[in-house]
Amino acid sequence: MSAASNLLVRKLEVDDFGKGFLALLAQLTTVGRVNQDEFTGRWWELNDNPDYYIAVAEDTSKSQLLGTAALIIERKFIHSCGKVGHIEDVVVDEAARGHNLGHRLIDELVRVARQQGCYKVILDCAEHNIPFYEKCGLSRKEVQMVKYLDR
Ligand SMILES: CC(=O)SCCNC(=O)CCNC(=O)[C@H](O)C(C)(C)COP(=O)(O)OP(=O)(O)OC[C@H]1O[C@@H](n2cnc3c(N)ncnc32)[C@H](O)[C@@H]1OP(=O)(O)O
Repeated sequence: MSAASNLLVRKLEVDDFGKGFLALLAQLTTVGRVNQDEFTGRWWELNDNPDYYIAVAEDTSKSQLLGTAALIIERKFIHSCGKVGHIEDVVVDEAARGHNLGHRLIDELVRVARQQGCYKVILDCAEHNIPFYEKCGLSRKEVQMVKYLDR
């Protein structure tokens, strides 16, 4: 697949349920069962929250999403009540990888984080994705730790 000529990078819209948003996320991790009403409810929660911005890349000639990445803004007391942008859930459709879409999505999140007054953006990733994020201008720092919580 070549790079889509009609590519639009924009904010997630409520009708993106029908444009393959969840199928895209399923290429990243387990999505589980999410019906249209559940998607719509969550979309309204996030859309009303200025600390969430989900970017998508759409091939407008096919009304099909080819990539997504999320920015969550953390409001802190330190750094003079500063804000930190957390980048999460970055994925490009397998058939569309290698055409700079991932880079464009990260650039869009960095633009929004800067506009919202964040003093840095951070993320956790696998070792094999380090070169990609370095190409996007990020650099390696510290380690990730996790504790899974049984429900
Ligand atoms: C915070 C998180 O969500 S981490 C999870 C990241 N997501 C995944 O692992 C899901 C599966 N992988 C993917 O969806 C994609 O491979 C992504 C998102 C990692 C990269 O998206 P792509 O659109 O293929 O990357 P893109 O084409 O924008 O690459 C930008 C640059 O990084 C380089 N690059 C991309 N992936 C890699 C890699 N694995 N190793 C080395 N270089 C890489 C590209 O060659 C390109 O370099 P160039 O500017 O010199 O040409």
